[in-house]
Amino acid sequence: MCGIVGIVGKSNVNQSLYDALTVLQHRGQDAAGIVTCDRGRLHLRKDNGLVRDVFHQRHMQRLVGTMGIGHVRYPTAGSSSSAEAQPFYVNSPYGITLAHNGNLTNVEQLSREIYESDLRHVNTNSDSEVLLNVFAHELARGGKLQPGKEDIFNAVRAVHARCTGGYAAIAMVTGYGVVGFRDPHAIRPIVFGKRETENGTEYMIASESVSLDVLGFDLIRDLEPGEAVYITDKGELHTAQCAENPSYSPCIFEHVYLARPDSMIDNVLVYKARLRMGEKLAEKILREKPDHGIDVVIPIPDTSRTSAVELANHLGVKFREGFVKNRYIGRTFIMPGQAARKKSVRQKLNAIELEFRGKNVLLVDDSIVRGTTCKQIIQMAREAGAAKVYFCSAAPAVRFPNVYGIDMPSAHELIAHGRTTDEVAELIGADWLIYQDLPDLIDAVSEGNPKLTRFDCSVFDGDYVTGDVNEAYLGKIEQARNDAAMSTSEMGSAVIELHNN
Ligand SMILES: O=P(O)(O)OC[C@H]1O[C@H](OP(=O)(O)OP(=O)(O)O)[C@H](O)[C@@H]1O
Ligand SMILES: NC(=O)CC[C@H](N)C(=O)O
Ligand SMILES: [Mg+2]
Repeated sequence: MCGIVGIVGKSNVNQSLYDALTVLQHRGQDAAGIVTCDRGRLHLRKDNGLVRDVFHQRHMQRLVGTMGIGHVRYPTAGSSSSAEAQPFYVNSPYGITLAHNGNLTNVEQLSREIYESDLRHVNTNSDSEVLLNVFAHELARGGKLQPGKEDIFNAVRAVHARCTGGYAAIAMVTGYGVVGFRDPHAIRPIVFGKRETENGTEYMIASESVSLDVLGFDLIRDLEPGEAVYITDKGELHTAQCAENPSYSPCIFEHVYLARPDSMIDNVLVYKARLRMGEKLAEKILREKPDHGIDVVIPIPDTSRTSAVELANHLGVKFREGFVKNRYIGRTFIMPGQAARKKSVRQKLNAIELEFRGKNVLLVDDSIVRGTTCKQIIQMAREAGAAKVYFCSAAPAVRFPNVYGIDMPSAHELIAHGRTTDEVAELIGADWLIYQDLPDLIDAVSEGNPKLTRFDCSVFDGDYVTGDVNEAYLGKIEQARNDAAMSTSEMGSAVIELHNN
């Protein structure tokens, strides 16, 4: 779940792209990049690090141009080397740059085709570079000196025909415009909006609506599954359905954890979905343990706060902030490597003893994935003197790997994989553990938009909506991307493409 953004403006877009990426930082902390287009010339800056560390004033000054795209990365394919920071660039045709959120599931086959039939070279292990080359090859097949909107849409149609997996992408065709497209299942989110300026209308395409809000753009809508939006450098906006059989099944984990609560995704306010998750979890607790004896409900900052507040309201129990979060430490789950994740939990959260001493506490998290957070938190609650430590998760047990752009490639790293709830409770040291039921999670989100009847819930139920994910595939990515394998896979950081500012 990287963050992507594209702007076609009426004056330099560098600052707006920077600001939008800052707002999307929660979607990727590993690398950041911006490319702008100024009268047919591209200017690129990308590197590992947070947005504020990658772009210094001297870089910003060189990023001139009235259209551009940007990316914040959380690696889910290849390595976390700076060579795989985005946007990626290909020279032919026209000079195309691309920023991608998601993961392709047929990248091996595509890489072969690109080399053997399309006669193209890909220089990294990133699936996003493959996606760019497929798009570029298909656009080249149009053979036009000046591509029009139909040429762009036809290239997206061909991308959908060749690529499988989850992808929301924004590509810039040098000198012509910016195109955003969403995979035929709409797994990853992408929205677009506009803002009026004295020089005319400006358009933005982005992963989450929050980046439109903060920059004064009005949300127009989400892209539909398989749909593309193309904004020309003159500021004309066109949309087209580019998939043969589109079917809405967005990733439900966006609502659980990935997205910011103030974002609207597929017409659902994430904040309200999380409130409903809390409400439904409270009902389950009251059903299963009517005389629960809970003295206080305590969230595990940050993401679980919203559901924890509503859970406490419905239980009729006090809500207290028992853990203080160090605001200078990022999200731990999206850090690469288990050692960094483990160390960060303790640096990030500290307990206020007063809220624990002698009490039966209910700790609330949005999800339990590897169990890194909850194990340490429960121990901290005990050290702070809690009498009983109950733990609940606003999402069901995560038992299956993710293959669509969340870095959970290895089933064996998931604490609930092959374990019952009681076994997980024992392992994390909780006196009682309660998970949300999947139908309740689905209701919590779809109550915001009844048109959403299907979601990608694969991490909870092992049902992969693209239909091409089997045991053999899962075995392969587990081998290639488990924590131990990743720690030895770093590659060099040579960037063989655009001059990096
Ligand atoms: O079981 P685990 O493998 O530990 O993963 C789950 C935890 O990771 C996330 O928190 P994170 O610190 O990434 O971000 P947050 O501040 O947004 O809650 C999530 O909110 C859970 O707390
Ligand atoms: N989290 C993502 O969306 C990652 C995009 C792409 N697969 C990469 O690894 O760079
Ligand atoms: Mg958390």
